[in-house]
Amino acid sequence: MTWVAEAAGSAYGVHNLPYGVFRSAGRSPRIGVRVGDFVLDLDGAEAAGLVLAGDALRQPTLNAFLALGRAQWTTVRTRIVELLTAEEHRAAVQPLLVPLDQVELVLPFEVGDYVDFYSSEHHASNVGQIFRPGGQSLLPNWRHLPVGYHGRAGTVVASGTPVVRPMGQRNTPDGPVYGPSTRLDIEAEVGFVVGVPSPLGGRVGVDDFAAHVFGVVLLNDWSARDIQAWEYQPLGPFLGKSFCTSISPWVVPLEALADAWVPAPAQEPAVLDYLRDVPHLGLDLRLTVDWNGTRVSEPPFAGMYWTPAQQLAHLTVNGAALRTGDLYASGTVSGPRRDQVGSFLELTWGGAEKVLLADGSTRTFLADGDTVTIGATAPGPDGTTVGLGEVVGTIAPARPD
Ligand SMILES: O=C(O)/C=C/C(=O)CC(=O)CC(=O)O
Ligand SMILES: [Ca+2]
Ligand SMILES: [Mg+2]
Repeated sequence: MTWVAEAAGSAYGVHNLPYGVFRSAGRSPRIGVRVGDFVLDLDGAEAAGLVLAGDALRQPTLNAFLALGRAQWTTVRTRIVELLTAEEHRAAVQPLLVPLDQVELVLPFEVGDYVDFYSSEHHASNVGQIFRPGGQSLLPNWRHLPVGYHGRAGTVVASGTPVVRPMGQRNTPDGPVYGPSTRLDIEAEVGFVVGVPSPLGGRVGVDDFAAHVFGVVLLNDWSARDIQAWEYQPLGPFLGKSFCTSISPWVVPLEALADAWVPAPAQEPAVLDYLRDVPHLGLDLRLTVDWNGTRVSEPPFAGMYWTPAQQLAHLTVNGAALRTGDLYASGTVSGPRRDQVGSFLELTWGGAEKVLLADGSTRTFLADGDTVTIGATAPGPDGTTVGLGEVVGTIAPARPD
């Protein structure tokens, strides 16, 4: 039991301990770990010799710590639990706790390469029907490999960063026009953060997932559907998605999700050998999507067809190297029901059905000034809950020429 007031019984108790980077009192960014409604200053803790990680915790990003690997991640976590639970450490550690409402949370790691998958069967078939009516809702490759694309790492931003409505080209009955996107959307996703790199020419097998992946964030893959629909064939998403991707500030370590693994959906037809993960497990993460404070959806991550281990194995099967800070996203998380979808494209069925918000206004796609909050929880040990925090973004008006 932790001695930190209010942390016991919270979704951010010592069973969670997500890592982030924060600024407070005018100081430069420092690494911290969340406990209850406090941030434990790990820069200060390592400076004081309370936790030792070869100065990896004394950096402005998590990257050096991410590169240390599973054995050291576990050593540091065990030590932090000890510091927060043993009464003897209280006097030394208490001054390093900063109230959460006094900090600004920044991007927790420098993003290496960013990949986005397309692993929800419900999302893929909904989008197929909306974008390609009359065609096959799932393309023939979909059950054989986790479809994905490389996104733009440099535009991955911290939660809370304003999302400027993109300008771009869309098609109309009178031909293409240039202007602000009129169909701005979200995609509720889960991002996996790579810690340990792999060499060019190497492959990371399905069994090596936990040796390379440190933890998870929530991710909003903002998408301009009008730009996307016009530009995407035959090479896939480009400017309709590269303008901004937001991630949650707290990287939840895999250790905190040990009780959240559940059998993933059976795969038929059987996958090729390099994709066969035994056991075949997904994560029971329960997402929420709030549009200007109205809960519009609760996407269930447990139903994702492709698992994170399969995605990583596929991502590297051609010999592509991994770097510390690489981020790969699950793809939009949509369940079978309309109140479980991870995009407004699906929620409004291509803009055909309006959504009623609590203030009495209606929407199809995002209006300027709208705020979207994606949150999630997972089952923790002994009936506890693990909080994954939130990824938030508010739409700022386009900046026309
Ligand atoms: O099917 C398409 O043409 C497009 C699909 C997407 O927009 C989805 C994408 O970004 C991947 C995902 O989030 O699932
Ligand atoms: Ca996406
Ligand atoms: Mg994006």
